[in-house]
Amino acid sequence: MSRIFRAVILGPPGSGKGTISERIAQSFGLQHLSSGDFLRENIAAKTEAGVLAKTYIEKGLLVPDHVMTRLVLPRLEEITRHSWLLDGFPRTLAQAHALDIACDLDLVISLNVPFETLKERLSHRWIHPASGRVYNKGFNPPRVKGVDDITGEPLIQHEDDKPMALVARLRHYKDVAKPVIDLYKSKGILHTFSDTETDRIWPYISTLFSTKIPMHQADTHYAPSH
Ligand SMILES: Nc1nc2c(ncn2[C@@H]2O[C@H](COP(=O)(O)OP(=O)(O)O)[C@@H](O)[C@H]2O)c(=O)[nH]1
Ligand SMILES: Nc1ccn([C@@H]2O[C@H](COP(=O)(O)OP(=O)(O)O)[C@@H](O)[C@H]2O)c(=O)n1
Repeated sequence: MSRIFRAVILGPPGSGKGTISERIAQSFGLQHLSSGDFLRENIAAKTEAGVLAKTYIEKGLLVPDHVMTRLVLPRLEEITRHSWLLDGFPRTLAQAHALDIACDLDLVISLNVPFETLKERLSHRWIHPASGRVYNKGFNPPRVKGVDDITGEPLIQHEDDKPMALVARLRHYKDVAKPVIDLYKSKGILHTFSDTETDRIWPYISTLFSTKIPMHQADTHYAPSH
């Protein structure tokens, strides 16, 4: 069996982590693990962590480290045979230290997207809650306005993508992320990508992963349809 490859994707809300993670997962056969999805599953199931987390997310705040760590680390430990890409965790230095104790990362990618672009994108982000499929008015609109392409079910907007929560969320992100980025830089595993468009960042990320993951592990290559 080939060695497990472990990667993390960092970037502010709306920077395209979910979009790029899906492309990486499809192209290179990594499992996409989203801490935001773990949170939403827990909120929907009304677990203790979910009920607590909801009160923070609604205010545009980060969920406390001990709650996030307890939610995410056991999920990682379950995956012993599959390479993965973690999206949305770690957000804070304390989460990064906890992850460091749990496993060795091979690669960290960081997305650097201007503030105005983030605001614009998030206010137009619509989600199919059951699958996590993400749409955007201009970038990847659903075929029929307001409904999921596959199931025909209605799309919703995250509470935390609505304007009030949005600005607080983006402001807070920067302060908390800096030490996390610095940590991975000092370990020599950080690669940063800056642009306003996912389609312009993607070729560089694809090339980077191609050099790190042996070809026989990679699946078919993702080709954007637009
Ligand atoms: N206009 C535009 N929208 C994008 C681009 N990349 C991603 N998006 C959209 O921006 C929103 C945020 O992207 P997402 O991948 O959810 O970001 P995350 O919060 O970092 O996981 C979604 O609605 C995406 O469809 C892009 O290059 N241009
Ligand atoms: N490590 C994490 C991940 C998510 N969260 C919370 O969960 C929300 C949704 O996370 P997400 O990763 O799906 O979305 P974005 O913030 O990337 O758009 C965040 O805005 C935070 O409030 C957190 O507090 N700590």
